[in-house]
Amino acid sequence: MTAYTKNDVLLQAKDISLYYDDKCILRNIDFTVRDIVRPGLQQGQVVSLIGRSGIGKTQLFRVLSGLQKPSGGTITVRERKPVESGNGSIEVWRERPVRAGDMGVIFQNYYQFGWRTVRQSLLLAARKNPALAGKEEDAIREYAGRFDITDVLQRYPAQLSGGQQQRVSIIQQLLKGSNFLLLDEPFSGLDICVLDKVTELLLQVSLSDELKTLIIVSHDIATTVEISDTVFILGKESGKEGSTIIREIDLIERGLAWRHDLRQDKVFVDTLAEIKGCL
Ligand SMILES: Nc1ncnc2c1ncn2[C@@H]1O[C@H](COP(=O)(O)OP(=O)(O)OP(=O)(O)O)[C@@H](O)[C@H]1O
Repeated sequence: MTAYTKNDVLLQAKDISLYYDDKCILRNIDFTVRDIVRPGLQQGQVVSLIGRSGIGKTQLFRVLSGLQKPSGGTITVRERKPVESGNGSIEVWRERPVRAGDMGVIFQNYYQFGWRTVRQSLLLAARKNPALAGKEEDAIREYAGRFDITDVLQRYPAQLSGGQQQRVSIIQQLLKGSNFLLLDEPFSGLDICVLDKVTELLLQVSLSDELKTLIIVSHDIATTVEISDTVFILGKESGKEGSTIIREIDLIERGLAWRHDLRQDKVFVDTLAEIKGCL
């Protein structure tokens, strides 16, 4: 197995609860996402939230994205911040509560402004990122080339396929500079060729040495597990109201992370059966 260490906390959810009136939906949700250091590479994590229908995945997704205020608990992020020192600018780590806008949310129906071309939408996103000032066009060209959408930059969203729209949405969030990407059902409705392209893209993003964290909610357990390094299973504990994380599976320890050839691997197949058994 590849040598690695899990280092600093990038995101921490502590004791999250969510009630609607007196109905408990989420209870005591705790999890931590760290940066991972491997030989020659520092990267964020790819974690998946899996659970049966109605268990609360969307609600947890909404809480993480800042769309829904939790009834209790905290979510903190750690980020690298440049500060001026006597010898110029250095980077320090800073921990703070999550803010609206920290998370780049990529919804299932990849909503784009219909009256803007892809290029115009991407330019708007790039202009929100101070790190790209003056280099917006270069960054768009680079991402478009890397993710195979150069041909559609002058098109309008209605003229794109589902897979192209999805890649545009992901690039939009990357251009904005989001370090945390929350993806809701990123694999649904894609044919097998596009599905491969999208999983490859997400793998590339996670391995990009920019500490991007991906949090994926999906019903497609096999594809999600294929690109994740950690699975959190949301479920109910007997006699208790509300859903919580009933199981965390470390796919790195099982030798299942950062690989392309998993489908036939017995450990992968057994892990899928284990996850299904928990639902
Ligand atoms: N506004 C609301 N008021 C009260 N209960 C709600 C509200 N929104 C969702 N719920 C309840 O919260 C629970 C979790 O719903 P959620 O949509 O998060 O499930 P899910 O795991 O995403 O399901 P699916 O996989 O089917 O999309 C459900 O029991 C649902 O009925």
